[in-house]
Amino acid sequence: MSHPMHDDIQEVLYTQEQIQQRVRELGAQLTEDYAGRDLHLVTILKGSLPFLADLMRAIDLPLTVDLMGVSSYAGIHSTGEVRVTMDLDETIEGRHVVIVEDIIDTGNTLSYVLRNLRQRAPASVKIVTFLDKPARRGSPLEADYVGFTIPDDFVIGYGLDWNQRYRNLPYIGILKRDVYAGPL
Ligand SMILES: O=P(O)(O)OC[C@H]1O[C@H](OP(=O)(O)OP(=O)(O)O)[C@H](O)[C@@H]1O
Ligand code: HPA
Repeated sequence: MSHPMHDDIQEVLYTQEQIQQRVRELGAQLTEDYAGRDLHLVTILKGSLPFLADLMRAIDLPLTVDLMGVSSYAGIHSTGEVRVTMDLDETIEGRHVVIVEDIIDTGNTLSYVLRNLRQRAPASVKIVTFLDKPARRGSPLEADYVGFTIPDDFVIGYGLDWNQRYRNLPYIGILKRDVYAGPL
């Protein structure tokens, strides 16, 4: 029997297996690059939670994790106004920070987060994003580690939402236009 949640998907972009494979590769790369350093993962809630959970277990190093709540989307639109809903628990001063993001789209969220974190004097800051959608970038912003580069479609699943829903889809899919555009 089909399920309404899956019926809202136009196309599956990455299956659960493809996601797991790519996350393992990213974890191996970070393990190599951060060997000998204390790695501190700063995760941007809420969309990045599944990615964090998988990525941290793919990194074979001692590491620490903190969470920062940041939100700026209403439906499929970036409001351009970035809201901090929860601050970090620990100081990042003098630490080697890797920001863990699910997607970079316009770049508004991460530009804000980078400015915010750099003021706290970390030893270094790098970015890992599972998805990169360069077509909509407002200002130049590049991640140091990218899972997949995707076309200009609104995607959901593996943490990514539309109006807080679909985060629990185990794959990444393109949301059908009529779900968010409504009846014409
Ligand atoms: O590059 P941008 O255009 O800023 O888009 C990327 C951001 O948008 C989403 O967050 P959202 O504001 O939807 O919050 P959420 O993670 O809680 O869903 C996503 O998780 C990224 O943080
Ligand atoms: O394509 C997207 N899907 C879900 N959330 C997002 N936030 C920015 N872009 C997206």
